Amino acid sequence: MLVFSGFDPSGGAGILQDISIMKMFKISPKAIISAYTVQNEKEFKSVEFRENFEEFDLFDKFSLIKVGMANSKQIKILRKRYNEAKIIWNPIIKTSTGYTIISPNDVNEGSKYVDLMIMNSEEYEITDIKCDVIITGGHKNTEKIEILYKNKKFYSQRYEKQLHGTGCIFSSLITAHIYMGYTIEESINASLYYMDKMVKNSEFSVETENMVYEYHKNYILEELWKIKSEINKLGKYTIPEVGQNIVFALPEAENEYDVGKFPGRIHKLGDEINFIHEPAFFGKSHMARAVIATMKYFPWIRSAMNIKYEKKYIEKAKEKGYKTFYLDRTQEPIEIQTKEGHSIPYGLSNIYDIAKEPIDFVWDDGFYGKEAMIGFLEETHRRL
Ligand SMILES: Cc1ncc(CO)c(N)n1
Repeated sequence: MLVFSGFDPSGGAGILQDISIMKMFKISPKAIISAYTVQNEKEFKSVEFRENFEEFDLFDKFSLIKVGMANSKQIKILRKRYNEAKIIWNPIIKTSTGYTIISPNDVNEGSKYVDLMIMNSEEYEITDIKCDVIITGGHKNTEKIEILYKNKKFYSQRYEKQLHGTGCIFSSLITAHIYMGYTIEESINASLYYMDKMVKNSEFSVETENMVYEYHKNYILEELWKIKSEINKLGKYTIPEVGQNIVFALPEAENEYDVGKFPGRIHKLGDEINFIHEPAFFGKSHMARAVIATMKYFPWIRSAMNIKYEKKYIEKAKEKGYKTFYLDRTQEPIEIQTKEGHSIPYGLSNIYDIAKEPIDFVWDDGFYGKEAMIGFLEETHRRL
């Protein structure tokens, strides 16, 4: 795939956003800048279209090209150079800040050389386009946004905000889905779903990172589901009396609700293993707090689990070359001991202050009715 679009230095629109969308779907596009702009979310100062593309020597052919801010002259050049490619064009007549980029006539001219266009309804109405087109926007002030493709209507939630970059992102989503083999109708439905997720939580410009966050969350839950089946295979032997947890934090996690876990912990029930709840981000967890405390020192160490205390496990861990550390809980100040949930972050912080490097394996002997415990801290999970 080739992304052929304008450079917006503020990053809210144009090629920077197009590429982030493609990466979300594990597509690695080639990219050629069609125009340089000087703009931010509030104002648009200038645009300079490129005319010579030495990059054409680098890439033989493309099956699909996504075009953003471009004029008909460039489209013509692109068509001539990549005649077998499917070209999807999201032309910009005026920016959201009111700056004129190209004329409606230029859009008409360029449309002769593309396979599919994506346009908002106001711009579509002042043009005369013959090729397939997805029209977004629909009538103003309706509760839902209407999207039209070949007499088929699609709807999406309207949010009362003026966001920079919505056109680029929607057309990149459509292109990504077509690239992955979906029909145009399926691509519209999928793109509206992702748009809604991103727009809902955005201010000023579309925050594509909101979707990255979604992906992280799904990834973490999937990993925990995989671990669930591993724990089932492993049996009850490593599960402590008070229960076990295995947690995996989001990058930049700040509190235990940013940490994926097994709410209610994992328990022994006779010979069975009882998962109180499927992996989720709610609920409190000592292991989640252990990870949060660790991430303050080593932000890439995002996973932890506790296992039953057995001397042989400690021996084995040392044998295998894990970095181990004994946590002497008798040294805890009384206010830490008596305050629920404080001893783990306290103990770990102390360890990191001393060790000055990550540790894999921490254990304590238990005291005052607390079960002895072993904790693992990992970049990702490691097999027992
Ligand atoms: C580079 C670029 N492409 C597209 C748009 C339309 O939002 C913009 N403002 N800037």
